[in-house]
Amino acid sequence: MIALGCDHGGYELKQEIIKYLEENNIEYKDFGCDSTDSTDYPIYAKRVAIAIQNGDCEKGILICGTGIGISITANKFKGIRAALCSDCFSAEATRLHNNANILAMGGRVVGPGLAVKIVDTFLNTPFSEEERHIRRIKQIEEDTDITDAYPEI
Ligand SMILES: O=C[C@H](O)[C@H](O)[C@H](O)COP(=O)(O)O
Repeated sequence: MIALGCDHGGYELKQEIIKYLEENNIEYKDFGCDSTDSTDYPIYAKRVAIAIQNGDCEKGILICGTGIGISITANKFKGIRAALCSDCFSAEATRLHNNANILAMGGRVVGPGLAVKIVDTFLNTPFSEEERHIRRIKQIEEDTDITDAYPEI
């Protein structure tokens, strides 16, 4: 199950992504928004992040004007690895290396044709399961104050 969320800047692109998901019989839950009326992207980032955290959805797609605000918000949630992508190479790499569970895109940045290819790449690329990547992802998840480590770096 794919969780979808957007603000007004991502609404039109989200409709294109929905078309792709439906054509490919991929199940999704749409957490809003529902129009191009101005709204606040953190609302939808939070809904999608929580749906992934609680296991309702396996992955998510978040779209705002740039993809930046919505990915910044999602990445505040434990266990969420949201990757802002504007190209297929990054979408593939972030699945292979980071096991990203949310794809973020900018509705004012990428056109619908490219966006659908990015989504297709993201959804169809498995995590590599390589030890070095698992190790690094664990380091992201550790509940440590990384500012303490800066003097040693
Ligand atoms: O990172 C934030 C997003 O790109 C928003 O979609 C954007 O800031 C919305 O801008 P506005 O309210 O001017 O449409």
